[in-house]
Amino acid sequence: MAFNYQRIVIKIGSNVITQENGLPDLPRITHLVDQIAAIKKQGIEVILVSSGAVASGRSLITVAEKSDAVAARQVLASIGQVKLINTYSHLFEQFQILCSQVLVTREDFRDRMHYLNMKNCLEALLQYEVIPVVNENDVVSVTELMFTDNDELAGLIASMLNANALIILTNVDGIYNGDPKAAGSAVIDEVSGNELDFSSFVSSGRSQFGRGGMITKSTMAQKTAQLGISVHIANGKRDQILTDVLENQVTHTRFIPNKTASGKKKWIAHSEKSATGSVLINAGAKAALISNKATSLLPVGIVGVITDFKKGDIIKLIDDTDKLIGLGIAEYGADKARERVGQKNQKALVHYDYLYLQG
Ligand SMILES: Nc1ncnc2c1ncn2[C@@H]1O[C@H](COP(=O)(O)OP(=O)(O)O)[C@@H](O)[C@H]1O
Ligand SMILES: N[C@@H](CCC(=O)OP(=O)(O)O)C(=O)O
Repeated sequence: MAFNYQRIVIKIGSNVITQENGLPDLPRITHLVDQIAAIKKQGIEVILVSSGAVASGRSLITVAEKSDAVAARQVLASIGQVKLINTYSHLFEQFQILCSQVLVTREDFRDRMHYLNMKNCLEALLQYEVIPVVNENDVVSVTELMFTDNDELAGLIASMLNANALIILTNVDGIYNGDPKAAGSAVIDEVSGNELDFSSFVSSGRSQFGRGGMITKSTMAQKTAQLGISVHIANGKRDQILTDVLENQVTHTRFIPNKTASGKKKWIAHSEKSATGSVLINAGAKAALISNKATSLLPVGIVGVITDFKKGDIIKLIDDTDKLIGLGIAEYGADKARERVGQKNQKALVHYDYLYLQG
């Protein structure tokens, strides 16, 4: 393998597994499952984020989508998800692989208990060699509760599980530097950093059954790569696409992961909503942190733990006026932090490299 990944999240867009007439494309799903099984057999952990519930529902029932679009989507997804997961379950079974269904909402990433429950469950499923098949819970995710699309969901799952890579399969070869159908347009092979403004060449148009479009994919990919996760956007309609992407043998767009601490800091800056715990810091710690010196948050500057967290979680640093001073990744959990509150010569709770201070 050209890329030496241990854990990958694969996102399959609705269009990849849906024929033009709206019916599920069973041969395509079968071919993708064959590849995922082969990847898994090599010892790589795979989490699948699959769209397609609504499209599958359309193949089973006709609903009046115009009169109540929300109810129609709920009905289609509720019916279609059963068919989708049954198809995956049956296909993975041929390889003696178990898959599981994980349906989530945006709220699950905001609520600390939900977030931790979901993370723990996914980690446990991976330990049991199961392939989690994740989709948005379209029955309860309505209007403002919805993810922008499943690309956003896949990015959040990849970050939560600290995956090495996220592979997004769509119905074009990658991100083009213009209209994908225009003669002069070409696929952008690599994107590094987060300076590129996609809105100048990516149109807001979506494919027939897609939701977010390429702009949300690009922005999410950039953010995810800043966390140190490689993001590949490739054409899921092409045969052998997953194996070819992993061998780096096919034209597609790759977002180069940012491995530097500053990249991590930028990502932390966007993560206030994912912050699970919080600690109260004293005036001395606040002064030290906002000084120009590179300072980590030490237990001596912590007054108390406000809300619990685990090692690796993003936590909020709050001052005595309830102001958010910064965000950072906890080096250890809330229990240890409590034991060390106010103590000198203890390991930093948040290392400077993983600390983002509010401007
Ligand atoms: N510059 C661009 N490069 C690639 N695709 C683009 C670009 N601008 C717009 N698109 C559109 O984005 C679509 C893919 O996004 P989307 O419809 O959300 O797919 P999916 O269902 O896979 O999530 C493509 O089919 C294409 O029509
Ligand atoms: N949860 C929806 C998918 C919505 C969605 O984001 O679709 P897509 O843009 O194809 O990834 C479904 O399963 O139909």
